[in-house]
Amino acid sequence: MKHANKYQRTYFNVENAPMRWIKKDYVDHAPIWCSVDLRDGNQSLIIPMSLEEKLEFFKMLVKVGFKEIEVGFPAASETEYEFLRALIDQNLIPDDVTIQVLTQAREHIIRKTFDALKGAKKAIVHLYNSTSVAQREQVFKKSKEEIIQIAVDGAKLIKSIADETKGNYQFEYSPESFTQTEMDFAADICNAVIDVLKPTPENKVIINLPVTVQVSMPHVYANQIEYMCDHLHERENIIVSLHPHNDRGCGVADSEMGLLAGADRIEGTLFGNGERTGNVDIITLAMNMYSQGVEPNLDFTNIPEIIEVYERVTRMHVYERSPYSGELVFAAFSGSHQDAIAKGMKWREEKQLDTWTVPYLPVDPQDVGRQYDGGVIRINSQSGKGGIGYLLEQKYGYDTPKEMREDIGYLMKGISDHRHQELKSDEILEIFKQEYFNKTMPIHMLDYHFVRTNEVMVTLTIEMNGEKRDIVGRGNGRLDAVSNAITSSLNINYKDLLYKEHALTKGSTSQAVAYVGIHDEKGLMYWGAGIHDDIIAASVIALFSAVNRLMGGK
Ligand SMILES: CC(=O)SCCNC(=O)CCNC(=O)[C@H](O)C(C)(C)COP(=O)(O)OP(=O)(O)OC[C@H]1O[C@@H](n2cnc3c(N)ncnc32)[C@H](O)[C@@H]1OP(=O)(O)O
Ligand SMILES: CC(C)C(=O)C(=O)O
Repeated sequence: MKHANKYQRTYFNVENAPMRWIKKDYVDHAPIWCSVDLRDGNQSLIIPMSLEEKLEFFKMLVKVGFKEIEVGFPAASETEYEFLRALIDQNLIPDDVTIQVLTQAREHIIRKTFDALKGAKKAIVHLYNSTSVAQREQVFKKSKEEIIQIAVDGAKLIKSIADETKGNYQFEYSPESFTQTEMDFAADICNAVIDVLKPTPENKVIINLPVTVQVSMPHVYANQIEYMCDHLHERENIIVSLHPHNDRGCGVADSEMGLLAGADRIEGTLFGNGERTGNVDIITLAMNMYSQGVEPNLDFTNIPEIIEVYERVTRMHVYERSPYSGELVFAAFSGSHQDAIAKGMKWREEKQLDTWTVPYLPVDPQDVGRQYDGGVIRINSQSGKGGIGYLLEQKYGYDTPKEMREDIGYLMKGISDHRHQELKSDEILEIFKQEYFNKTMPIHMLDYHFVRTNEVMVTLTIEMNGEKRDIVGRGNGRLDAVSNAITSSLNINYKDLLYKEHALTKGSTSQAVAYVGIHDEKGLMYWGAGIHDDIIAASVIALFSAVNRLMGGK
């Protein structure tokens, strides 16, 4: 990277900034949220949304709980204009929702905007002009005074049309490219606009301070917001709003620090759609608050449903690792993560905790409409026994012995490694059953009969190498008697029989499952499993499965 010196440091930090915000740990209350999906989000799409698509998106935003929605730039196109008319004429705006429209500080555009707003019960009219050094010099080729004049003229015009038409309007002003503007000039231009718009406690003016292009670090933005909060006229009648973009990937950090520094409102979009790298992702912001115990006043309990609408109407894709919403953000493939999650979930269940403390999962996936089954613990060659055991237990009810989980773990990850594929949960169940259950080769156990005196005696009918025969054994218990019959009559050597059984609670049955583990002479462990209505039958089948596996059979 030879050319770093061609980039000037274009941030405008505040000298001797008081930085009061730095002592705060978290955002302790929800800001006023304004969705700009239908304007900033829409203006950056390859194919902007159609009228019907915007209507569907609007309804979704209302359902999520937005009370302020920037619905478009009515002077931009017929679709934008007609969409606003449809909202008003078809009475589609709930009483507790305020629509917002954007306009440049140009007379014909302002007039067209008010034209489009006729009949609206209330609306926020959002006026902007660019204030940065680069835009003043290169785009507008105007002095600071002339740039202030554009804003003041625009403010005067929106105020006079609003007064004339007696509409229920609130005003918003954005010094576009605010963060690339000298702070004293940004305050001057905003104050000139405030002096024209004359905010009142009943009708506050929104001063929106955008990170139009992100060029500095979040603490610089926080200092800038703090400066503006300290220098704006009539601060008590001003709503300080943030509108961060994400060029440096710091949209969320900018927003959070800006809120700590005194802002009241956030403009952003779902999934961070918007110009270039996007606007700040409101889902992340809201869920960050939620995950620290703060009610965000937006409802993201069904993110998959929101994704479905969003991807369809915008033709965009939600990135797999997008915070809280991406398909993989609650998925753990790696063994140690899975193990910790499985233990954390168990801990929570056992202790009946109301609070969320599960390692590796910053929030409960169910809170955003994700299921544990199949979504959290996913199996590939990086997985471990903890996760695989948890999945078999949680999804299918097989509470395998701790010692057996290692065997199952290595089996599954080996298969995944060779196939070079993730194993889906139904495949895992299939492999588990095929590998451990009902092994009948080389010894096929056909029948058994117990007699109990002071000890247990068993007679087993088996088929081996095409030959049927009876074998007999004695022991303290029934499984012990069967095991003795196998070792003494068939001359098969193994030791240290491990055993576990439980009722199968998942699925259709009231069956029992048994797991039996045996060690061969070299100390290698072989596991078998059996399912049956009768627990004794399940354990006998499990033992024969283990023995058959030890003998290399099927
Ligand atoms: C950061 C943001 O996202 S801001 C929002 C941006 N969104 C959009 O631009 C989407 C909608 N825009 C449009 O459809 C069109 O740009 C329109 C209809 C608004 C205007 O179109 P046009 O007049 O054809 O062209 P254009 O936008 O290029 O206008 C450029 C002129 O407006 C001036 N201008 C641009 N922004 C502003 C502003 N906010 N206030 C006043 N004048 C402005 C420019 O200096 C330029 O002036 P010049 O003609 O003297 O050189
Ligand atoms: C109009 C303004 C707020 C804007 O979209 C931006 O600066 O990004």
